[in-house]
Amino acid sequence: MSADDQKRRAGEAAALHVEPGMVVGLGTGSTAAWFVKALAARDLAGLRCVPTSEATADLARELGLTLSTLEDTPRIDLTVDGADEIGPGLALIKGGGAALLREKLVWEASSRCIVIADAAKVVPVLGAFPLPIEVVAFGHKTTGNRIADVLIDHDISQPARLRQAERGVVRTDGGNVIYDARCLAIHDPARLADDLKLITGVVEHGLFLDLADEAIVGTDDNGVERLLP
Ligand SMILES: O=C(CO)[C@H](O)[C@H](O)COP(=O)(O)O
Repeated sequence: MSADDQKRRAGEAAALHVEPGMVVGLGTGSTAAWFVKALAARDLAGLRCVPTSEATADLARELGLTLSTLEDTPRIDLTVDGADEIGPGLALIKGGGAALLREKLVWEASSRCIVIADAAKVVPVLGAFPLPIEVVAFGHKTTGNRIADVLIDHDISQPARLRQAERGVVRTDGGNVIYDARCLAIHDPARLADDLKLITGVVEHGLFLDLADEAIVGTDDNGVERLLP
């Protein structure tokens, strides 16, 4: 079974947790897109959805879902979103799709969060996937140097790299840039999260700790596995 099939199954299983009248946070990425499609197909009455990116907003709108914002619906019943890595205790790395800031704002406003993924995302230690760090564009190289100092303090020798795409430096929906830190293994995610947040110019990082209530992971045998923290 392909990773995309596993993502689809996870997204479809998560959509069954949504009830009519709920306010639902919509994640970003290919797995979250499967959830959005499955949710739209359920055609639930009174549903309002808060998207975590312009890309997800476009998809949800196309599929006829009713959109809202954190300003209009500050209490979200359930958020469903993908992840780049799922570690012990459902500690996550997110932000591969550059939406980490809006994602974290929506997750933190949610009563319940379900992370959905293909099986390869479940890892024994976080860090093989480069950790995204969102940085204010103004003076970002200086901020990048400060990030490198913090990484060294965490035994991570490679400086974080400014994310580039074919068309140049990647900008987030909020106009910021992303530095990706090749950590290889993050031994103390909570301390790293705290240290990164202390750097002026760092807007957010992709460590999502103590936020996921449940993971739904697509498995090879056509099913899904439920993981708890
Ligand atoms: O954090 C994210 C976007 O910022 C995504 O959820 C993460 O990158 C996983 O993406 P995909 O479902 O495409 O594998």
